[in-house]
This record gives sequence, C-alpha cells and structure tokens, in this order.
Amino acid sequence: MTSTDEKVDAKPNILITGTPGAGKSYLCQRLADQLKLNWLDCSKIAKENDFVEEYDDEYECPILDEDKLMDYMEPLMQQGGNIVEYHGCDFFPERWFQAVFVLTCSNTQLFDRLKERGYNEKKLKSNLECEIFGTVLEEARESYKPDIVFELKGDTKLDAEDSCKTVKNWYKAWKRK
Ligand SMILES: Nc1ncnc2c1ncn2[C@@H]1O[C@H](COP(=O)(O)OP(=O)(O)O)[C@@H](O)[C@H]1O
Repeated sequence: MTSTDEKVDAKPNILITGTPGAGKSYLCQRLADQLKLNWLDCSKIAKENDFVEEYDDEYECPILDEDKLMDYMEPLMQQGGNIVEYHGCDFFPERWFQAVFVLTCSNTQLFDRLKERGYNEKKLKSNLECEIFGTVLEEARESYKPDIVFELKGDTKLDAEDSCKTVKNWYKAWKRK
C-alpha cells in the first residue's frame, strides 16, 4: 500500500468542546452522520462504564475518573475517525486530536438551555460564568497548538449549519494534505 492509499483510508480525530449546553451533542450528531465518524460522548461513556471518582453534591454531578476514561479511549483514538465530545479538554493527550472545535453560545440562550435541564442555581451560575469568561476556549488554546483550535457559534440552527460546513471544509482540507 502506498502512503497515498493510507491517507485515503485514514480519518482524523476531532474534538468538540465547550460549556455544557453550548450545543456539542447537537453538532456531533450531525457531523458523525455526515462525515461517518464514530461519536464518543465522554460524559455518556463515563456514566455507562462507571468511570466516576466520586459525586459532587454541591454541583450535583459526577467527578470524572480521567485515567479510566483515557485508557478506554486510547485504542479507539489510535484507529482514528472519532468525533469526541466533552466540556473540558486539558487532560486529553495533545497527540490525539488533529482539530479542536470550541462551541460558544450567548448567555441568554445558554441560560434557557441549562434552566430547561433543571440545573440548580449554583451550577447554572458557574456554567454561565464559564461561558462569559471564555474558560473552555482559553483551556483549548492553552492545551493545543493555536492553528488547530477553532471557535464555532452554537446559538441557532443556522449557526449549526455553518459549523457543520466549517468542520466539513476542515475535514476536506485535512484529507487533501
Ligand atoms: N445550534 C443550535 N440551534 C438550536 N438549538 C440547539 C443548537 N445547539 C443545541 N441546541 C439545543 O440546545 C440544547 C443543548 O444542546 P446540547 O447539544 O445537548 O448541548 P451540550 O452537548 O453542549 O451540553 C438541546 O436542547 C439542543 O437541541
């Protein structure tokens, strides 16, 4: 097999990150379908496999056992072709991802989405602050090379369409490289 053939078959790993409620699942579902990628929702995997260290009563959420999650993901990531979703990104090995997309969302939209999820006041406030301060975007820029980190808007259906196009264009360009 030539190196060109290998590239035809090879697929990159893409990370979709952002504050909870920014629209990661909404986008990943569409991209996984359209680009035929394997969608790895880290929170879901952690829950299903009990990769949980303890439970945070204050914020009413499980605390992820990152090492167990990464051991589970490593063989999948080596195969390529995954679209990974998580609300944090600094603990993954940098080598895993060829692109990192950070979804951002307006506060009014995020407030409505998180209220709808029944988040308590403290959790709601902390997530809104996370978005206001651009915490996940900063985390991504500090954890990965700047030229592979891209910001996407997640407010409206039109935003989602644009985001799909952006990721698909990135994918096409990556394939051509
Ligand atoms: N671009 C969008 N346009 C309209 N609604 C969206 C968009 N993105 C997400 N939503 C809606 O917002 C809610 C939260 O989205 P979700 O994808 O679950 O967020 P996350 O995975 O980041 O926590 C869902 O009800 C989803 O249908």
